Amino acid sequence: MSNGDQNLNVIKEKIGFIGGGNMAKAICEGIVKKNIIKYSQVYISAARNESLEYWQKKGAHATTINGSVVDEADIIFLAVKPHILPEAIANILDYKNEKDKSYKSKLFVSILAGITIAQLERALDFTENRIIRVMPNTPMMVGEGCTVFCPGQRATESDVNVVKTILEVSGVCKQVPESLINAVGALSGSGPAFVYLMIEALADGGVKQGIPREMAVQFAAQTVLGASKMVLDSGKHTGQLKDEVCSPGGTTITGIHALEKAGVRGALMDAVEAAAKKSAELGEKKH
Ligand SMILES: NC(=O)C1=CN([C@@H]2O[C@H](COP(=O)(O)OP(=O)(O)OC[C@H]3O[C@@H](n4cnc5c(N)ncnc54)[C@H](O)[C@@H]3O)[C@@H](O)[C@H]2O)C=CC1
Ligand SMILES: O=C(O)[C@@H]1CCC=N1
Repeated sequence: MSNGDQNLNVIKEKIGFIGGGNMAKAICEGIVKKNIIKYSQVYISAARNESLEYWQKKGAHATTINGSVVDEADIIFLAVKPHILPEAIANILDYKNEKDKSYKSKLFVSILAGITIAQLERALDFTENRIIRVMPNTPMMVGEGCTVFCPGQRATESDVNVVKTILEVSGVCKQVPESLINAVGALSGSGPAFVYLMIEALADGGVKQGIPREMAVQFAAQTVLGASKMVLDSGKHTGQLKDEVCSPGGTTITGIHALEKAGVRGALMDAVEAAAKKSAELGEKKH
C-alpha cells in the first residue's frame, strides 16, 4: 500500500485560502499529493479572476469574494501578502455584515510573515479567535517542506492536531514559541530562495568550466540534495563532513579557500539576519 493510500481521507474539514498565490499552491499541492484532502474540499479566494484559473483547473472552488471562503470552509488559511491583510479582512467583514453571517466557529491559520498572533486576534475579533500562526516554505509542494507553527491562546488541542496533520505530511513540522517565528521564517521560509541562488551560482561555475547548462543545473541541485541528506542522515557535524571531502593539498580545500576569502559564511548569516529583521519590521507596521 502506498503512503498516499494510507493517508486517504484523513482530513474531513473544508480548507479555505484567502489568497491563492505561490504559498497557497505549495501547501495545497503537497497535501493533495499525499491524499489527505481532495481539491474539491478546497475553497480559494484571490484578488483577480486570472489568479483563479489555476485553482478551477485543479477542481477547487475559486472566487474573488473572501467572505464566501470563510462561509464555506472550516479552516481558513490567511495567505495574502502581509500589507494586504487589512483589505482582505475588510472584504470578509463586508460580506459577513451584508449576509448576516456568524463566523464564530472558524479556525484561522496565518502564514503571513511578521504578523503576530496579537495582531491577528485584533484583526479577527469578530471570531472566537481560534488562531494558529504558521511559517511554511514552498518545498512543501514536493513533500520536503520545513514548517513551524505556534497556536494562539484560544486554539484548541483538536485545532492544533488538524493543522499539524495538514502540515506534517509535507515535510518537517515543529511547534515553536512565537518569539522564534521571525527567525525560522528567515532561515527556512526565505531559505529556499537563498539555496536556489547558490545552485544557480554553482551551475554558472560549472558552465564557465565548459559543462552544458542543463547538466550543470542538474548536478548542482543533486549535489545540494545529496549534501543535505548526508547532514540529516549521518548525524555527523557539518565540519566533519566538509573535512571528509577536503583532501590535503587537493581541489576542494582550494575551492573552500576561495569561498572563505569571499566571506560566504558571513554573507549567509547576514542574509538570515536581514530577513529576520525585515520580518519583525513587517509586524511593526500598523495592522
Ligand atoms: N512564498 C513563500 O515562499 C512564503 C510566503 N509566506 C507568506 O505567504 C503569504 C503569501 O505569499 P505568496 O503566496 O508568496 O504571495 P503571492 O503574491 O504569490 O499570492 C498572494 C495572493 O493573494 C491574492 N490577493 C491579493 N489581494 C487580495 C485580497 N484583497 N483578498 C484576497 N486575496 C488577495 C493574490 O491574488 C494572490 O493570489 C505572505 O504573507 C508571505 O509572507 C510565508 C512563507 C513562505
Ligand atoms: O519573502 C517573504 O516575505 C516571504 C516570507 C518567507 C518567504 N517568503
